[in-house]
Amino acid sequence: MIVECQGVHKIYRNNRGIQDVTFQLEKGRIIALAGGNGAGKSTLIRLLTRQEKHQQGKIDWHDQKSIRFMPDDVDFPISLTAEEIITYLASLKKCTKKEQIDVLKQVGLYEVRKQKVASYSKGMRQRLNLAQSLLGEGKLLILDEPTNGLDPYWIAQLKEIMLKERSKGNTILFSTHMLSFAQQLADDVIVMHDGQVLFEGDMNKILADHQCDELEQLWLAKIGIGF
Ligand SMILES: Nc1ncnc2c1ncn2[C@@H]1O[C@H](COP(=O)(O)OP(=O)(O)OP(=O)(O)O)[C@@H](O)[C@H]1O
Repeated sequence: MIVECQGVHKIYRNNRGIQDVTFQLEKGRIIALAGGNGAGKSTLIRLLTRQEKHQQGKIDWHDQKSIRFMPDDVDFPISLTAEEIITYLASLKKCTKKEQIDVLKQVGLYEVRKQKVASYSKGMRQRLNLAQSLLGEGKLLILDEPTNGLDPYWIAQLKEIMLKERSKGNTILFSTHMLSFAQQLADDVIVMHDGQVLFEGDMNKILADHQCDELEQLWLAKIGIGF
């Protein structure tokens, strides 16, 4: 196990946030943090990446404390090129030139690495964001809404990248509101709704236990708009 969250609360001044969140992240798995808008996914990710502190409950790190992270939105300096940004971030993470080239190739930006970010489309900026998260040694990779702005080809490539990370023994936690994407890819799932965990655990077991073929159907049924 990598991390265990028990009864975690983070409530903002407007009384929104997350409450009583309990789950474990197991090593070497792909875990989808799924749910609709405002479910609490980004709040939970901010706690796991230590951008914010929880008010109650426990977050116990058992294994790897070093995290690689793809935020849901990054404002890269638009006057710099992808190569300059990756070179700078790689120097902070002590990565080799080969690793820098490799991440740019993985996200399809190697050929355009000398172009300024100002000339990049939304999807290209998102791929640069993905590239920076792939740099470094962290065994836990956290991706906040990684499919945002990606076309179907790059969503398929993103899947391959996550599977490759898992094959290296790494653990991947990604947030999404695309439940079919979560179902296709994840070994485990944490489904949140209205700031709480609706259900969580092994994807196949959850579907089998509920005699359900589709995670989306199960989610709709659980939040009370099922058929
Ligand atoms: N900084 C904040 N101040 C006040 N309320 C917040 C803050 N951040 C999140 N919230 C509230 O906490 C709840 C969970 O929001 P969060 O952004 O974590 O959801 P999400 O699942 O990531 O949603 P989305 O898919 O729409 O991005 C929402 O009700 C939101 O309004």
